[in-house]
Parts: sequence; structure tokens; C-alpha cells
Amino acid sequence: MTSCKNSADLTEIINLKAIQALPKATEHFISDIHGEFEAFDHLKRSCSGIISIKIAELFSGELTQKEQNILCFTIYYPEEFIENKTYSSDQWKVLLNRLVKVTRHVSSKYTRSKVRKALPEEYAYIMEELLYQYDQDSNKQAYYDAIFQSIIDLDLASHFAVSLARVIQQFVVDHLHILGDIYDRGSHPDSIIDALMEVPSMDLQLGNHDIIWIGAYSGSLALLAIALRISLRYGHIRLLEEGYGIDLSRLAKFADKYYEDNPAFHPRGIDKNSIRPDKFLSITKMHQAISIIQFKLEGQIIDRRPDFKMDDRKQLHIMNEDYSQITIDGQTYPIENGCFQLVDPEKPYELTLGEELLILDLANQLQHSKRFKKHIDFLMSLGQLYTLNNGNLLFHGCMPCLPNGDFMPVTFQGKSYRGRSLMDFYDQAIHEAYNHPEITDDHATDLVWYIWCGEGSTLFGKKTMKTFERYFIPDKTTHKEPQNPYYEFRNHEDFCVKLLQEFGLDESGYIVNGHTPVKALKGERPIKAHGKCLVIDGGLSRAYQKETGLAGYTLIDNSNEVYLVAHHPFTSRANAIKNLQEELPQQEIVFKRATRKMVGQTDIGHQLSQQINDLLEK
Ligand SMILES: O=P(O)(O)OC[C@H]1O[C@](O)(COP(=O)(O)O)[C@@H](O)[C@@H]1O
Ligand SMILES: [Mn+2]
Repeated sequence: MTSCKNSADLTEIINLKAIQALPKATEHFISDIHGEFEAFDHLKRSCSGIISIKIAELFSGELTQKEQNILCFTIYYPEEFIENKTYSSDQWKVLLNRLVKVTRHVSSKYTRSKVRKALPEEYAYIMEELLYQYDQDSNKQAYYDAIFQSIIDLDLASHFAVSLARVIQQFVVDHLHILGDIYDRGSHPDSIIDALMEVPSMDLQLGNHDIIWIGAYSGSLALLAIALRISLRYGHIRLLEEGYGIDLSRLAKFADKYYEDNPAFHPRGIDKNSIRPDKFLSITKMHQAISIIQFKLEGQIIDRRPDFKMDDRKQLHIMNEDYSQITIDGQTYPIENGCFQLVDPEKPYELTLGEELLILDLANQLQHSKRFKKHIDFLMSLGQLYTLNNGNLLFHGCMPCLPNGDFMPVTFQGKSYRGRSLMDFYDQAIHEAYNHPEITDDHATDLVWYIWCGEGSTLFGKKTMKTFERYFIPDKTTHKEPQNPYYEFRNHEDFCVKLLQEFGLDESGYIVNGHTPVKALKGERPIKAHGKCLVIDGGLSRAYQKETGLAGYTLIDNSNEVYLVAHHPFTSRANAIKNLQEELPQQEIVFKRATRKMVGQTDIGHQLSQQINDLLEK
């Protein structure tokens, strides 16, 4: 069959087969970033500790721990440690030698062509010499020194060193998986998205908090109100004002006119002394105004969408006359911190004219924010509700189940969906809503809201969301949001295999979820069902670290093993750099492979096989 191939095809076939025989590249999984840009950025730059492991492998015995830490940080933060430094020629030589040594080590898994493409073109020849003409016995040290000397003499040392640091970061992890919830609770989701836009190879599972912002862009006024409410709840108006250029002054003025101070609406996690008292009060008032708008708009959706079956999520019409009590399931509870002055008992779910103008103006502003659109376009171009990758199933939240473990059927407009078809159906609705941002109340746009908080959502995973109760009813028994039975079933191997099979995968794969903070303090384990299900939300979100006792898990899948890394709380980039904070992350092995996994056994390897077959059949 191959007899009459031309030489270009033959070379390509040899090349593709050679790639298949390389070890599989390393994958890095991060979830629930929740606006914590600096903590996320550190995980990304340090590759969850892999760089420090590689440095220890290469330099133990040769460098002290402190020197190793400095080298690590030089690679993580070349902007601080390399750029604009006035090192002596000898110091540059030492640094360049070390960086080349690390680059050689971490690039050995890749083809020359891939390494060449990752570096600025002008260094291609030099890199070939430094990486591939390397001589273990250092007979060539003088030759390398001469190369380094020329780089230094040409004033290129800093640029070359920064390029090496970046290439090391890029090669240590070949592919990044983000498991969702970039937005909310932390202050800088916009910077996270900017950073993700630069990642050469990644996939993204959307989280319920990302859906809020996608829906807000796509015309859902209720989701817009929710996005604003959560921003105000955590006091992060920077994102809206500076990040997306939204003018909140009309909202502030409106809120000032109708609302008072109210402890239930004080921004969370903000030190009162770190913010001007008038700003604090203004946020508290806007927070109330927008929450009431949210409850009204949600009531409207529930009324026009009986198939969502969410009547019990309307509370504005079941309070008593002076809004001091509410009766739920026959039980009456007192209301505290009520702020229902704009709720008309005759038509409780109708916006006042002022509220309507306000929310329409905010929608218009947000939809016309160029940077916001760019971010949502990015999320929509890459984001999915699930990804199948190398035999594994990745999704943020939940596969809704019935108490008997069957996938829960959910019916919309007379059609029922469950399992994979439910996720595909939601995916379509999200795209439809996004393609028509000018439509605010069609079924698809309302579905995006349902995906945020409905019982049958694959992102929410709870029976109901108790936002109203959590603001206004002191009795905490009303705050419970029971989890879907999925969270019990995913502890069992047979269930996980059934779920993998639903997506056409077999029992050799594993499931990765984010979404539910693993409460390590209470003894909860991130590895479930004997390694068939891995939950990596350990709480990058500061607000949740009290509960988890950690600052998040990440997952690494390399050619030899799969392991989780538990991270300690990250204070700030400046602090980490100042203290060269480099605690070796705690690793927990999920499994070790009996034999090293090669590219040929991965999805990319299968695509290469297809290309080889095509060439052979040409
Ligand atoms: O603690 P907060 O920020 O008020 O958020 C609580 C709300 O967030 C949710 O937990 C959903 O967000 P998560 O995806 O982060 O769990 C709701 O179920 C709950 O009502
Ligand atoms: Mn979530």
C-alpha cells in the first residue's frame, strides 16, 4: 500500500508515528476560581508545584532550598525576577545555565518542532544547540559559555531568560482544563479571563456562576440582577465600574432614594475600615434595590414558565400585610431586615417604572461593554457543559438523578430529557440565548436562568435555591438547599461507570467535578468511588476557606500517574514574592499507571492515527 508514496508523505508518516511514541503530555485541572486572580495565576505559573518538583529533581544537592526557591520564583515571575535586572555577566551565565537545564528537562517530551515554535524565532538556532547538542560530560561547557557570552554581549540576556521562563511554564503543563466558576465572590474574574485567553491549549467547562454572566449578556434581566446582586453582596463594584465600564450612578441614586442601611445587605468579607462609610452605605442600598428587582423578575419567569415547576420560589405574595411574617408550608416565620417598600401587594412581581428603567439601562450598558462582550464571546467559544477528554468525563456540577440512581428526566415544552441529552439540550439553549441578546423573555433565555437555580439543572445540583430565605428569615431551617442524590451516588463506582457509559466512555476513565467545596476539615475526601470521581473544588474562594480548611485542590494527569494537589491559602502575589513562599504542595496519588502512557493512547494520538491512515490511503 505504501509503495508509491511521495517522500513528503512518507516523512510525514514517520514524523506522526514518532509523535505517537512520545510520552503523553501533562494535563492540569483547576476549578472554582471565583475571581481569585492572583491565587489562580500562581497555580498556573507554578503548574501546581510541578516546577518546584522538577527543580528539586535537577538541583537537589547542588542548590540550597532557598536557592531552589529563588529559581522557582524566577521562572514563575520573570517580570519581577528577570526583567530590568542589572546582573553581572557571571550572574547572567549562572542563571541562563540553570534555565537551560530546566528547559532541556521539561522539553524532552516534545518534538523539536514544537519546542522551536514555542520560542521567539530568533533563538531557534541557539536553542537547537543548547537543548540538543548537549553533552552530559560537559566537554562543551566552554562552547555553551561562549553562546551565553554572546547573548549577554548583545544585551539579550534578559529577553532570552524571560522567554525560557515562559517556555518552561508552557511545557511543564501542556493542556489546562478549567472546571468552571470563574466569576463571582472574588474581585478579579476579568483578569482571569484575560489570562485564559493567552493559554495555548485548554478547555473550559462552564460553571453555574459563569452562566449568570453569560445569561446577563444574553438578555436575561433576572440573571443580570443576580450578577449585580452577587457583585454588591461581596462589595466588588470594581469589576463593574472599572472592569466593564458600567456607570452605577443611576442605581446608586435610585437606591439612595428608596433604601436605608440594612445589616442583611452589608457587603460580605469586607473590612468596614477599609472602605469609606458613604461607599459602604451606598453598596448596602444598591444591594437591596437590585435584590428586590431580582425577586420580581424571577417571579415573572416562574409565572410564564409553568414547565419549570418553581412556584414555591415566589415569596413576595405570601408575606403578611406589613411584610413582618411569611407562611411557608403552613408554618409562619418572622421576617427580619425586610426592605419591601417598592413591592406593591396588588402586583408584587411588577417592576416600578423606576426599577424597569434602571435594569434596562444596566442591560444596555453591559451588552455594549466591549470588554465584557469579549469575555463572554471567549466563554461561549470555548465553554461547554461537559468535555470528553482522553476517556475522562469533565463537568462542573451535577448529573441530576432520582433517589433510585436513575438519571432524572426533566420536561420542557412537552419533551423530556435526561443524562447526556439533558446536557446537550441545555447547551443548545445557552447558545440560542447568546445568539439573540436582544430577546429578553423567550424560552431559551429563561432556561439559562433555570440552569442557574432549577432542580433539573446540571450545574446547580440542589433542589431549590433559598436566596430570599437567607436574606430575610432568621430561622435557619428554612435555608437548607438539599443536594441532588447525585452527590451520594458519585461515591459509588458502579454509578460512575454507568455515567461514563452514558457518554460513550468505558470504566477506564474517571469523572472530574468542581462546584461543591470539599470540606477537608470535616474529613471529606476529594477522591471518590475508588478514584472514578475526583472533586477538585477545595475553595480557592476565600469566602469558603473557613469551611474547607484549604485553598483548593488541583489535579495533575501525567504520563506516569494521576494525582491531586492540596493547596494552602495564598495571600497575595506581592507577599508570595517577598517571602518566596514556596511550600511544596501536598500530593495525593489517585493512581499510578502500570506502564507509561504515550501520545498514541490519547485523543490526539487517535487523531494522528487517522491522519496516518489518510496518508496511507492517499
Ligand atoms: O454564600 P453565597 O455567596 O451567598 O452563595 C450561596 C449561594 O450560592 C450557591 O451555593 C451556588 O453557588 P456555588 O456554585 O458556589 O455553590 C447557592 O446554592 C447558594 O444559595
Ligand atoms: Mn458552582
